[in-house]
Amino acid sequence: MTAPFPTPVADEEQRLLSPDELEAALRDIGARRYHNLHPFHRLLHDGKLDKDQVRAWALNRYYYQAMIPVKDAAVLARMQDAQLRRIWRQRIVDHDGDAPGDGGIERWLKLAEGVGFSRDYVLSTKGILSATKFSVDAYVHFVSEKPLLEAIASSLTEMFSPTIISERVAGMLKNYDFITKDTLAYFEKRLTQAPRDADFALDYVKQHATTPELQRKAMAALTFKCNVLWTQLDALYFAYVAPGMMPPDAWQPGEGLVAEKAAAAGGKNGPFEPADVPRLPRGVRLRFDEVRSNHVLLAPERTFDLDDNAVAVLKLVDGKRSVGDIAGELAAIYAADRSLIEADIGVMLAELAQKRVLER
Ligand SMILES: O=C(O)c1cc(C(=O)O)c2c(n1)C(=O)C(=O)c1cc(C(=O)O)[nH]c1-2
Repeated sequence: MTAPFPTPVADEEQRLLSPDELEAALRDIGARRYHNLHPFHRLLHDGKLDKDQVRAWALNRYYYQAMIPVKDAAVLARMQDAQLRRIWRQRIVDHDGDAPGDGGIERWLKLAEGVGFSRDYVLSTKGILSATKFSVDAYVHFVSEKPLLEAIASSLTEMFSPTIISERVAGMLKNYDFITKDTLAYFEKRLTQAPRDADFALDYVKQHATTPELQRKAMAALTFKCNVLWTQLDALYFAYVAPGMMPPDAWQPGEGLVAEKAAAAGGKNGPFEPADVPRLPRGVRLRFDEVRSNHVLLAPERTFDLDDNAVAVLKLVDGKRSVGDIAGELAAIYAADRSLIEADIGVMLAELAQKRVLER
């Protein structure tokens, strides 16, 4: 039978913790729940994501960056002590800068531009996952609605951020050829700003959480904030790693990027060249679908319908034949001009590559 009443809280949990014990309990929450433990971060730092997945991270995280000063303005608005406001307002300056072109948001935009985005696309927030927005907005609402102690305690995830930032910067520089030190300049400043902010917030919480209930609320606020960070990565993982279910309005690889033409000249995103050798990525297969009575490309959790031309080409994609070889075979079968076929299938294969069901 289900117990009719909640289990009484053990005496131990109602005991007032010493400031050091409270700090240890807060650190323990981070050790178990901070987003350095999330599989998406492991993949990001270990170089296991492709460029589009890194782009999805940079784009979505922009929303967090853009809303942090809004969050801090909401915290500031609750402070009745001028000295406290004077300290807290530095956080807004850090993110907004003192002039256009300065500050953390600007540096994050540089990061997003560094991985290929157009600034206007990022600023529009159009392709950002709804789940990212819901999580970040929940953080802003939390600090607007809860007592000041809890609002401040929710920022304490920053106690743990210097470690993850060092790991991220080292890992990304080592593992991705498209990431430079300049691209990651955002994080350099955070290495000094975050400990300064976290030290202040931790002292505040240790001083003001003076009852067992307030201490529990401070811990709950930190747990909530860990979840704000965690759910953002869940959403990224679900949309862009596995099962790869991108919501209808979310950013699709290829969207919002600049210099696609310049990149095409470099051969990375543009039409396949005759010498390129197309191949199906791991996990993607060409299959005949009985129900549709046509061939489809089967990717993990996704199916792509194909027209007859695409099927004819993909039947010849074996990771050995080049685009030129494939065009040559098709030109012979259909008695058509080989160079025209090369151009056509170069574009078609590039479109499939953008959907990540083909590689070169
Ligand atoms: O890169 C990260 O993993 C990371 C984590 C956190 C965090 O723990 O909340 C912040 C930041 N970065 C960050 O750059 C930042 O400006 C920031 C502000 C806050 C906050 O709660 O007020 N957290 C974080």
